[in-house]
Amino acid sequence: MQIVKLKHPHTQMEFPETATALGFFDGVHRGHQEVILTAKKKANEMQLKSAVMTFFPHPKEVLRKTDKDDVYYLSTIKEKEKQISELGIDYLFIIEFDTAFSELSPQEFVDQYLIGLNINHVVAGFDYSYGRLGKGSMETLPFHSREKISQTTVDKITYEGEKISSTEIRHALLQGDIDKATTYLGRKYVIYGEVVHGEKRGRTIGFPTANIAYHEKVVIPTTGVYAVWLRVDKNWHRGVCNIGYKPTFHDPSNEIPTIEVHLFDFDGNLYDKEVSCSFVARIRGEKKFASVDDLIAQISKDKETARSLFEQDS
Ligand SMILES: Cc1cc2nc3c(=O)[nH]c(=O)nc-3n(C[C@H](O)[C@H](O)[C@H](O)COP(=O)(O)O)c2cc1C
Ligand SMILES: Nc1ncnc2c1ncn2[C@@H]1O[C@H](COP(=O)(O)OP(=O)(O)O)[C@@H](O)[C@H]1O
Repeated sequence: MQIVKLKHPHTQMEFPETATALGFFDGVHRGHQEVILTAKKKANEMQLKSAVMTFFPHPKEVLRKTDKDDVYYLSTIKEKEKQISELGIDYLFIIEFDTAFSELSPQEFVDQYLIGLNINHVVAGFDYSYGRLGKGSMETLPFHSREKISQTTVDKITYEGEKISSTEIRHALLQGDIDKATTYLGRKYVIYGEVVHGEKRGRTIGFPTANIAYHEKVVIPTTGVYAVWLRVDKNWHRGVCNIGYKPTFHDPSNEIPTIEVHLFDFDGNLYDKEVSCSFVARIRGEKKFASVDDLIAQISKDKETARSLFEQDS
């Protein structure tokens, strides 16, 4: 997949004709996969190259007015690139979403970014919008493109009557509903990061934990204990993960939560490694224990619970 990063105003470049999926695609969930794979199918039928056009950062992040509008992502741009590439797409256009770009009229967007990049067919979800204040839609596209661009609109993808959306997945993770997040994503939720040094207490209580430094703008599942797979050097290991503030040892604080994973059947050094932590199930909430021995006993139980959860997980 060729990645093309464009900043407004972009200089004209030559591209082959494409069938292009348009969207923000945070998390590349099941609804997004449907849109992207429809573009791939259309490209095959029409003998075009397949492409995805996405935007970064999130429009809400650029147009935000207060800290309350902070945007947390299901995937960083690097992960999104990988997730889209795995769907077998030829080109990924990443448009830098800044104020200048946000002020383009729907007509200017279509002229400069759709016709301008040689897009022959557009695929988007039923509620896709483009141009200043999102005034352009799939209904107005034939008008703005002077019917030069054909289009496929993908209907709402639902699960048990609810629209699959990045917002619902964010809520599910913040409520610890891993099953729902997994179903809506069509894969397990993964957090990427580097193993960093913690307080070095884990090894003294018999449960060394790899502390993961994660991207500050990604969605972190609610605090608690989880069964997880950790990918280290291309191998996946089973483990138990704690997300939280370790109340047994610390007073409540406003710090960001730590994510730490104790691996079954592993003995070695993980510091500085790039790892992926893939969430299987939530086991319980984080608690303040009266003694370290009580915490140790509980972690042993958590390991047993996790083992039985892995038996149901392929
Ligand atoms: C499976 C698991 C469950 C945990 N549950 C709790 C908990 O409920 N309460 C708590 O205070 N700490 C909990 N912890 C965090 C431990 O307190 C922490 O791993 C230990 O203090 C070591 O921290 P360190 O890696 O920074 O040295 C848990 C850790 C693991 C691996
Ligand atoms: N089974 C294991 N699971 C997780 N980390 C392990 C394991 N065995 C060894 N380690 C190593 O031990 C480190 C964690 O030990 P710990 O005492 O908890 O230190 P820290 O507080 O720095 O995380 C990990 O970063 C890793 O390098």
